[in-house]
Amino acid sequence: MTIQNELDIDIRNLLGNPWSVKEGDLKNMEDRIHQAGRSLTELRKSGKGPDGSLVLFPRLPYILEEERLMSKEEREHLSHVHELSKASDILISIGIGGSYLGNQMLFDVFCGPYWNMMSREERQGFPQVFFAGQNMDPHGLLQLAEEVERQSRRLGRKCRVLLLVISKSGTTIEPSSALKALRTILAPFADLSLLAITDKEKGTLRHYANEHHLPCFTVPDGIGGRFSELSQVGLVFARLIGVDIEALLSGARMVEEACQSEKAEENPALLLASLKYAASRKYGTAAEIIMPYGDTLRSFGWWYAQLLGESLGKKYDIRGREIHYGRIPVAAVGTTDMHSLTQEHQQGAKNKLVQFISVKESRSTLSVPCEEGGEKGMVPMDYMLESARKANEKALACEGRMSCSIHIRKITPFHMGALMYFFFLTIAYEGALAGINAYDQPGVEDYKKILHQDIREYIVRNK
Ligand SMILES: O=P(O)(O)OC[C@H]1O[C@](O)(CO)[C@@H](O)[C@@H]1O
Repeated sequence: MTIQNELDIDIRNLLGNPWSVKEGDLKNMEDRIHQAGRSLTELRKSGKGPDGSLVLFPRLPYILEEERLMSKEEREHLSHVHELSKASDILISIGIGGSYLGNQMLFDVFCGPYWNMMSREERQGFPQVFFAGQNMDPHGLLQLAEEVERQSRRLGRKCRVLLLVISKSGTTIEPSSALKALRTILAPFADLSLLAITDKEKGTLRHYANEHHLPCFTVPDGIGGRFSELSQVGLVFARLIGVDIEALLSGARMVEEACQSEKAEENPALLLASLKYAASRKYGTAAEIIMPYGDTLRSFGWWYAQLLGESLGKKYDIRGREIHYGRIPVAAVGTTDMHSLTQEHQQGAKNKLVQFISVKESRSTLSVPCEEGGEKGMVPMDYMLESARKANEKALACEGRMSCSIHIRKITPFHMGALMYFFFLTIAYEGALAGINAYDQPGVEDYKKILHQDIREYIVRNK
């Protein structure tokens, strides 16, 4: 199947083989599939999820026209927010989970690993970019502070650092600790300015922002962290690093418009979700390996792992019955992990499917001399990258292992918006098929309670 030849979905190794989901399985699921399709149609109309709470991710492709997702003032602010980053030497994006993973992905895809080593002119006036708050580990913060200090010495003045703090709840302990720590340890050699993205009224970050009159964007109601990359969370960051947000959103729009039918054969997202659901329910698929090919897309796997893990990993269905649904998300990257994980995918427990992602158009002309079976010649490395992916796919099929492939035509903001949004939809449809609430994450509250209690006890003990 294809969505306008920009995003192709190849399901040949997921459907219609003796070792994969069968046409008959889809036939038997027809009512369920239709119902899942209908529930998304309803959700699109009502903006309400299975438990009645707001779920507005299908409006994200239209966010720049949707007052309830982004106010006029915010739109105006967004249109010139890049001036803040251009006036800074360093941008530090502070957040975790959905307030981090998508931005790391955009940075890796569009800036790349050598961004911070480039000159300011080469970065077209945009600042160096670092991430913090995605771990509690203090060593990373101290190393970051050392780097900021080095930059100040090089510049012969205090570094201008923009701290972008993102937290939907405004209470998450990792980013709030990172913010407090960085404000203290950077102060001797940095001029700090702050920009926050958080809930419109709840949470300590919002109160802090109000108290200190900080510029602030809102994470709209009805947009969960893992669905937030096409909201203010990702769009503000994208503008701060010079990524075209209109293109991101128009890719998402293309997918939203192509995936509305309640019939799987007319809706690639519903079809893929149905196949993955059948693979999980009927064929014991307990894990999904997300495996983009090429380093550029490496962190896409981490972003997708949260989307899949938090959305589908649920103890109860929406009627309160214990079902323990979900698949273990495994972020991998080709060809790197063909030399570490593929052995297990190929011959280990038959409990997984591999979700490949590749890019159709060559991105470079770099070729290397090869000699195979006595034949010598120049071979483009892009060709070899795709050839390795196909070899992996074929070898898995020969061993009766399921996989599916998504090919985007190019790596552009348009295609990344399309790809992210396509996965939003497959996850939403699969949640509906499984009869679970794909939009909450009650499980993470358990460890948070234990953690906060322990920290409280530490404070009491050390008073
Ligand atoms: O944006 P926040 O509220 O800081 O949350 C960060 C992440 O933490 C979680 O709540 C899980 O702990 C994720 O769902 C979320 O993406």
